[in-house]
Amino acid sequence: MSLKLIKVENISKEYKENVILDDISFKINAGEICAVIGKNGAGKSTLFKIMTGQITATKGQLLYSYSKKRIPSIGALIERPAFFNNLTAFENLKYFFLQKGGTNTEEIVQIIKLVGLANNKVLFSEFSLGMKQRLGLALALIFKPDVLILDEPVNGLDPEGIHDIRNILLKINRELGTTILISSHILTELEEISTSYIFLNNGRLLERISKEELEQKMINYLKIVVDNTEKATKILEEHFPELTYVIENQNQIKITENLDKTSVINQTFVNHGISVLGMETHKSTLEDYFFKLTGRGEIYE
Ligand SMILES: Nc1ncnc2c1ncn2[C@@H]1O[C@H](COP(=O)(O)OP(=O)(O)OP(=O)(O)O)[C@@H](O)[C@H]1O
Repeated sequence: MSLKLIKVENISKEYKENVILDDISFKINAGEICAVIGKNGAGKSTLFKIMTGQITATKGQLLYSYSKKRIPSIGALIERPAFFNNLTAFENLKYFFLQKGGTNTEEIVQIIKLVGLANNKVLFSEFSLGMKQRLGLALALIFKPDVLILDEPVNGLDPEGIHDIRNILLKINRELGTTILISSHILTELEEISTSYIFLNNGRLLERISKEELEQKMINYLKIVVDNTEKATKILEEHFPELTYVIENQNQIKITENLDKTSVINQTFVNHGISVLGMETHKSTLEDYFFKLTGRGEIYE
């Protein structure tokens, strides 16, 4: 069973009369890469700032559990860190590492290699945006945290920069077991790496869902092409009475609900001597799903 690492319990945040986060609760397992998705102003950064202790919640509590011996360490990239213009990547990291109590500078070498800035003699003032983001990520990773919280780490990067950050995140998740919470408006990018999703809207949690559950929900319909529609529909009614279907044309059946049964339907048809000539699932995108969840369903239908 997966280890529950983070428990956010009934967190609310208010600024004066404004409710920014409203009774948010969810759990994160160790090793997850969880995407936090929401429109501008949904409350993503506020949630991350509470989780990293930068601000306090008005109500609710946050529990981090690891083992009885220690609580998990957290690294974060929430706002752009201020680096020294006249220092290289290594020199900048070394400064912050020593300042935060680090001693073995060999650890910096490992991290700087990981983000692809090793042996780089360029001063920070000459860095591209991609290099700056990679250095920011290196700073978040410098003490090899158990949990990494990243607020829009690929914002403004070109496709190559996005690709680089994605590979670094997958690598640290795989090799170091780092649990990652990440927000971004590039939903296709989040789809590439996430194992779970949290959808926020106007400070409320709309849904917390695993990648597998989401993939099932993103399948809109299943089309089955058979040699004998009449016989096939009889079998559907007999074996799958809960299914809703329509006959699309002479030999095509469209199923729009209970779409997790693709392989068992196929097998049942074959067992009853029906030739399945084709099966096609139609899948919506994460963006379609997000629009539907936040009330722009016409695009999803
Ligand atoms: N210190 C503050 N005082 C008052 N209101 C604030 C403060 N910080 C954030 N807010 C408000 O809280 C709301 C949520 O902001 P937040 O930055 O958490 O959203 P977000 O989902 O990260 O948005 P974006 O995608 O634009 O980064 C916004 O309406 C913002 O104006």
